[in-house]
Amino acid sequence: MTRPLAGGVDLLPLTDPAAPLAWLRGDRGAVGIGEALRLTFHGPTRFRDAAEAWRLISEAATVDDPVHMPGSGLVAFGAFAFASSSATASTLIVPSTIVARHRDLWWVTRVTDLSTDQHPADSAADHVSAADLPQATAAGFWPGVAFADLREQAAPSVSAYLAGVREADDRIARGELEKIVIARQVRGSLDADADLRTPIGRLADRYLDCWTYAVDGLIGASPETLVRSTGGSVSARVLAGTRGRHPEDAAHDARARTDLLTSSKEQHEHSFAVQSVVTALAPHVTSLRTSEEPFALELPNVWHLATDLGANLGEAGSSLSLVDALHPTAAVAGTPTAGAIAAIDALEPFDRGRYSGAVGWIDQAGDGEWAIALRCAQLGEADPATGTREIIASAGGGIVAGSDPAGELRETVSKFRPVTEAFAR
Ligand SMILES: C=C(O[C@H]1C=CC=C(C(=O)O)[C@@H]1O)C(=O)O
Repeated sequence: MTRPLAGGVDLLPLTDPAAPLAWLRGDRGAVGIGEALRLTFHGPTRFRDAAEAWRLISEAATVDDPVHMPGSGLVAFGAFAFASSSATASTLIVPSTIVARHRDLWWVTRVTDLSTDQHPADSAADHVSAADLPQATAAGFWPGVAFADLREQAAPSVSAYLAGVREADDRIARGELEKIVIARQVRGSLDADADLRTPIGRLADRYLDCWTYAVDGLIGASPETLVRSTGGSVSARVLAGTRGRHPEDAAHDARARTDLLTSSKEQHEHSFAVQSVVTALAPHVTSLRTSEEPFALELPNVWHLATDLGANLGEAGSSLSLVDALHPTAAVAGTPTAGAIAAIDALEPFDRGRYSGAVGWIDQAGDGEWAIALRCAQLGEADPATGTREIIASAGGGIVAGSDPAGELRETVSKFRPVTEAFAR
């Protein structure tokens, strides 16, 4: 049951400090409170299985939704693993309560199992007020996380990364592949009782052109829209090609931007990513159009080469079936796709988990917004004795002919910044 919420409310203080569910961007977003349903998926059919499970759930649900906005009514938040072989579960979570905002419009959705639960007491009301919402709580304990191995060249994770980049360079020089995205991880630990809304709030306040998300312990702020599908209109933002920002030195920063826009290596790297999205999306849409030239997207930590795509949905597919068609793009895997996935498997000494997978939400109509899970960290299970949780952040970059391992390493440090700064003390 969805009802408009009279008056506004700050979303983040409503969600659980230890298990937050959030999807935020500027004056739009949603938070979840409690879990009504959790579905998990594994393997190569994880997206297709999730799309089908969600279609069946949506068909069977009774939805009372006078708000009629994308994201009102029944909604699931999702986080999907990058690799078909990943041990990490891909998950869809339907919160018990969702509080959402689209500019000046707020609404509340309550999800109940009508076979066992009562109708919500306020179902006859035509709106709810902030007093009817779950209790917002003030920001709590934030001890901070210090991630290890961030830039020490001698650290084992750094030398493994550099060896992977060199091998990727060699494979590209031998003509086996054109582009491979190689990533690395840094680790930290988080004390029990930490209030995760602190780093989420910092990400949302700082990364205004990004999707700030928290789903099942995956927390980040991604600038890359894998696909957005609402009311028959489809869009995506493809990113590949990066330069670190130098906000303390305007001339240096402007040079970095120009250098990015005029580098044939970066343009080449970018074109693989755009091509992969166009090829995967084309069979499912009509009137596919792209911004004419890549533009420089300015984020607090980096410049990216960016291309925006728009199209009309050409079939009765959901946003999750489009994710199934698109993942993995060459922004996170490489070109050609199958060879790049095999190379990542061979050259990265870890399971990526949900990093560079898909994170977002889907509603009853199948509309949804899905970002590539970048600039993120994944929390592990709490240690039963201490309550401490391991946290792993990941970042990578596209390797093409002419990539320099030291430069790629510097780029990962810039890409870690959103997470390392948001999780700092
Ligand atoms: C793989 C990542 O970024 C991708 C998105 C934008 C730019 C990228 C690049 O320049 O390499 C990557 O393709 C990451 O942030 O971990």
